Amino acid sequence: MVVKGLGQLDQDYNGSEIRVGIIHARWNKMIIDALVNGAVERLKSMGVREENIVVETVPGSFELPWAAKRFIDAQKVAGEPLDVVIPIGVLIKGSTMHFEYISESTTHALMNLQEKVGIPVIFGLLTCLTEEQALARAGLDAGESMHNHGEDWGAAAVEMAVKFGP
Ligand SMILES: O=Nc1c(NC[C@H](O)[C@H](O)[C@H](O)CO)[nH]c(=O)[nH]c1=O
Repeated sequence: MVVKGLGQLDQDYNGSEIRVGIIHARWNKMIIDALVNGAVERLKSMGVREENIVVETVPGSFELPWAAKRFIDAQKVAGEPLDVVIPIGVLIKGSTMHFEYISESTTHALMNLQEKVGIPVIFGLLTCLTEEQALARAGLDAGESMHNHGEDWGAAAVEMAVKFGP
């Protein structure tokens, strides 16, 4: 069975020396919690120390880009700079165009954030047309492609920080 979308690791990465920031929205909390847990468990399985995983929250996905910049800056000022950040949000299409505008603007802002902050920003935004799609991608629904994408984001964070770090 081919499980689509799983970005396989190209080698073993040792995350024991990196600091990871997770900043997550609080909309769709049950799904967010599963994604965050998936990312944290994968980070720890790749050697990232629990004390080097720093978690912050924001009201919604639209706040992620600006708050992520402030979060990164604050960690640097505190003398505990992050090596990578994972913004996590769950956007589910409603009856208006709100979903489209937040998805598009937040995605572009997160992509552009990397140049401003100089560390990798992992794309942890689920943009789903239905709640079922979001549940499946958080590993909460036995439906289509049930796989916790938070695990992939954790693995990508370690690879990007270790392979392309300073
Ligand atoms: O509307 N739906 C969603 C949402 N809206 C709030 C938005 O991100 C922001 O917090 C407010 O507009 C205030 O700036 N935020 C999400 O993370 N997921 C959604 O599905």
